[in-house]
Amino acid sequence: MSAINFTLIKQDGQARLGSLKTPHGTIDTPIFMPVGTQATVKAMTPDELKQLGAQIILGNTYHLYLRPGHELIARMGGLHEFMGWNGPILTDSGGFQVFSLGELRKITEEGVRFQSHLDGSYHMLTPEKSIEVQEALGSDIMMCFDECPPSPGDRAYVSRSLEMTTRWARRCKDAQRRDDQALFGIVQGGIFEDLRARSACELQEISFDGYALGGVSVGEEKERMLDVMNFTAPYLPVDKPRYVMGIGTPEDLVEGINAGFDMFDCVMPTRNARNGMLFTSFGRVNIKGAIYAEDRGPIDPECSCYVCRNFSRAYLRHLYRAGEILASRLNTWHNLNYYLDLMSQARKAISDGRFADFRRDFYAKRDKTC
Ligand SMILES: CNc1nc2cc3c(=O)[nH]c(N)nc3c(CCN)c2[nH]1
Ligand SMILES: [Zn+2]
Repeated sequence: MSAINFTLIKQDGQARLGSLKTPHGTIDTPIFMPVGTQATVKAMTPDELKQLGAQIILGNTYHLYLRPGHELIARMGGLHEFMGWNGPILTDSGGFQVFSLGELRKITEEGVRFQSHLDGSYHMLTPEKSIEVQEALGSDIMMCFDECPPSPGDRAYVSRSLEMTTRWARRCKDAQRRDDQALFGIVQGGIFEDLRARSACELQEISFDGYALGGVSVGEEKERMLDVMNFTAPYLPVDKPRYVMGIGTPEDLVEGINAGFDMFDCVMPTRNARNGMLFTSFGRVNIKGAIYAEDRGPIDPECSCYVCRNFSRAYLRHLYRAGEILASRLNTWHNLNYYLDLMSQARKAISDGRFADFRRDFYAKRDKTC
């Protein structure tokens, strides 16, 4: 009996419209998951996330294990109660973050020994430890502890790495103690279709509640990433959720849906917002630009969000240049609204059987200054 239940409602080409029932609520797919690494989606309150239509957010095992500690969060009632978010939460397993943040890592069959990027203290993350932390956090969906091989990894290394990721996935499933959390396997295999197929097949032999595509958006060429998404999806079960990790730009999301994926997460809308890079229906707006100094218009004339209805580009440029906290908040609000609204439009298009038109119109509008 799984803690989640995925229903495939409709398919339009490879694009899928689905519904994912979790212990903390039901998610419409395709879905974008705002990243809340340290128990907060930066600059947004949980209530604002709900107003924006966020249905599920992402937390990070690596960060929360290091600070404030998973036992403290468990004593505070778990991650949902600790951060005041009562919707679904997916937690990443820490493997990727150890490599992108930890220092002096040493990887062995047992797990990964690393130094904390916070204070240099030594730690060991193993499949069992990752599951222990994610169970203490109480997320609705846990991710298996995996190795995301360096890109572009050589074939021999990537092959050995995926075999260890499969052995770690088996250990993660054996380490599960709670029955109210789902566990997703993570497909690795680099840019090699046969290795991706092997990884997908090995994980399905163990059987998971959903399957993620890992090892992409790690510096490879865009074309390579699109290829990997398109040739891996057919090896994944039709009746389980499919999640591409760390994706991506609005274009990547449209291509990921077109390839048959259901779930996406990326720091881009939130991180870029704090750097003044705003997403719009016609492309990107760098709000720092002098051309916006006296621009009375909204970020995006096609956007109906609170920010576009109430503030000018001139004002947002001023806030950013003045280093005001409100700059991060308003820019994040707009960017998240853009990503979440894009997903909502995509779901409607699939439901109406016109995803191909949606995808064509999406590109037709891009790169038009406004
Ligand atoms: C930004 N690009 C990116 N690629 C990823 C690959 C993995 C990956 O291969 N494994 C895991 N566990 N996480 C990944 C993440 C973090 C997702 N929040 C990635 N992010
Ligand atoms: Zn807006």
